[in-house]
Amino acid sequence: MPMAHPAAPSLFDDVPEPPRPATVAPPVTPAPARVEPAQPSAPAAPSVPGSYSASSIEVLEGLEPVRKRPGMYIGGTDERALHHLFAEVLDNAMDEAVARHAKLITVDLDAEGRLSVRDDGRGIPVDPHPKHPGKSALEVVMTVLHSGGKFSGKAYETSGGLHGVGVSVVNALSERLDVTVWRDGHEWSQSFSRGLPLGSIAKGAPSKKRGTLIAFKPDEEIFGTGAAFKPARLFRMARSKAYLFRGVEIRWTCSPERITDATPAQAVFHFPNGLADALAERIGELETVTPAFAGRVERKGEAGAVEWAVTWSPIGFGEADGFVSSYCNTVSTPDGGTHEAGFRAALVKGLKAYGELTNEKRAAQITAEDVIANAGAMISVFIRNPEFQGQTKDRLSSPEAHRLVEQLLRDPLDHWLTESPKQANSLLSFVIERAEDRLRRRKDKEVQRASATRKLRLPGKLSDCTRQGADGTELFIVEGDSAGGSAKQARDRNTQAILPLRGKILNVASATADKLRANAELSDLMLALGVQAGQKFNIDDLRYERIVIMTDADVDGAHIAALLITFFYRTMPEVIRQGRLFMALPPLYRLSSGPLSEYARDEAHRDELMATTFKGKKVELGRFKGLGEMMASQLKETTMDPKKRTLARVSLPASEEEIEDLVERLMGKKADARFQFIQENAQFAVADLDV
Ligand SMILES: Nc1ncnc2c1ncn2[C@@H]1O[C@H](COP(=O)(O)OP(=O)(O)OP(=O)(O)O)[C@@H](O)[C@H]1O
Ligand SMILES: [Mg+2]
Ligand SMILES: [Mg+2]
Repeated sequence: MPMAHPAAPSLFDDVPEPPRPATVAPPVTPAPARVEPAQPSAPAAPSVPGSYSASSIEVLEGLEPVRKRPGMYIGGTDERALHHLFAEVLDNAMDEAVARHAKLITVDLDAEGRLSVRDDGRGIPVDPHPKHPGKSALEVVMTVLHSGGKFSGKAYETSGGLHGVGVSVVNALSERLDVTVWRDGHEWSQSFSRGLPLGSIAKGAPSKKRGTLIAFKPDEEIFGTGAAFKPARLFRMARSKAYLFRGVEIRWTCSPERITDATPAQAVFHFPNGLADALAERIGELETVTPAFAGRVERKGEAGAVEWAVTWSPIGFGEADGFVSSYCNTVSTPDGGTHEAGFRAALVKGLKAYGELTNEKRAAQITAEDVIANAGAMISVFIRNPEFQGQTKDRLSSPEAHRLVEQLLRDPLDHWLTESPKQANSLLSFVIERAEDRLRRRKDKEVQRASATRKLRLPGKLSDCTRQGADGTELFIVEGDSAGGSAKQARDRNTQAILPLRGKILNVASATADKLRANAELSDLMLALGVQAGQKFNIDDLRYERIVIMTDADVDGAHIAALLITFFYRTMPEVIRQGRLFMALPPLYRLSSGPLSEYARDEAHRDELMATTFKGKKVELGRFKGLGEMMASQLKETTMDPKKRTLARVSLPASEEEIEDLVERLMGKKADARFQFIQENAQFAVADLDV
């Protein structure tokens, strides 16, 4: 923790200390060892600088530990920690309100960044404290850790305060803090700086008022130069407090000079419908599955109450699918805890019971997660002696809260569900859908895991798509590495995978099975496809929905395409039969005239365009020598983008003889004959467009 004056800790000592040697610790030592004169009875420990002995063990007095280690009390020295100071002071005022002693709390941030919180409660006691002679209770509360009126439950029934630490910590970390108390017929005041009283308590003019005013400015030595309260954050904190107790009105004012955003300079918070109002405000216009389920129940005969408001949104709540805001004794618990757990348990049990009642068997599979995932929920409990984790109270750990919430919610929930079957049923089916989603996702995950192990064996040169599962995916088998590079840039990563094949692949028609297996290009192709050849071939293993052969529109390209088609026909004809093998149809020509430009698949198409679109114009004609020559954007636009391209589906002729003829032609020794087939086939297939 950065402290600007490491040499000033003794400022906070409660008890006067014997004077210390001034020269012991050089100011640069981070934790100066305090060396007291050796006691006659103690063994004389030599205190060589840097040695570790009894003299190294310090005992921090009074509020000194707070300044030395603020993290322990307010969770750090950042902006969140800074605003926690406000929470502490506001919590105390709120405790007075919840105990029905205060009705009005005012919060003000002035131009100098000084924050004031005032309530009209009983006022911090000002009479001399029996155990601290010469000090008022007020001074004790402000300067002694673990002093307070909330330990026994006599002065407060259910309070957010419980450690007796909060306001003394605020005092320790404030450059200046002024307390004014109105009680016992007078005004009283005392001021402090960095936790030390600047004088003793002063009795002021007679007054009939009641209450406490705490005005303070956080210490820049602790929070850093320029650290200041953010009006927007204070505003939100004050407003959310008011939602938590209907019996309080909180008035907010802020010096306009401090405001840099849309935060109002003045506002009054009073919410007679409590959390129901808060939830309504939070969800705004959002469409919900049911009207909010909200209410408040008090425990009979004992202190303890639960208030809640919850609804469900099919599209989530803004940035999150769901949210749960929870509070205990008006203290916000962002990390949840036992009250939240009880709330979930109540909801899931209630819904399951309702499912049983209405004979909806699928309700048995719902979990708390399904119920809460798309819920917007607020839950506030009031209990005696709450247990929190740490002074910032981010998480509630009282086991009692779990039971209390679960018990008190049971009847109202049953009522709410049975009273309006229509909304109960829509909620139940909504939650069942979540459960089924979850189960499906789990299954998908298992499949994914299985394919992930297979993925380890994918060929290195495959640029796979990111989508899991075959649905909607395509493998482009591309001729050559340079075309592969353009294709990689032109693809939709999500659904399109690219596998470049180097050079000529083996002529499969004449190769033996062993030779096939040994061919690196083909075995890479098999790995990428995820299938095995021959008997073990299973179409369900195919990792892509479509396989697209993309070669140059020239003789070599045609040859490679022919070899690939033969390969598929020989090793996995099912792929062709099911219509999952395609040929890309990259253009051969680009025609342009001024801003006008078009691509032509072949000569005929080119001539057609010359006679129509470009008729009478001076045309610039370009011929693509290969895919690698096209810019990625051109390749995308003309050949790969599913919205714009044309693919030719490879299909088998109907009869045996024709198939034989096809293979014969594909394997034919004359390249020209093969090329002709491809062109014919391509043209034929255009009728079988797959756009
Ligand atoms: N606004 C107030 N009105 C009346 N009494 C107050 C007020 N603020 C503080 N006190 C008294 O001062 C005591 C100490 O307050 P402090 O915030 O240090 O501890 P706490 O509220 O008891 O516990 P926690 O450390 O959890 O906040 C309280 O217990 C209460 O008796
Ligand atoms: Mg407190
Ligand atoms: Mg205290």
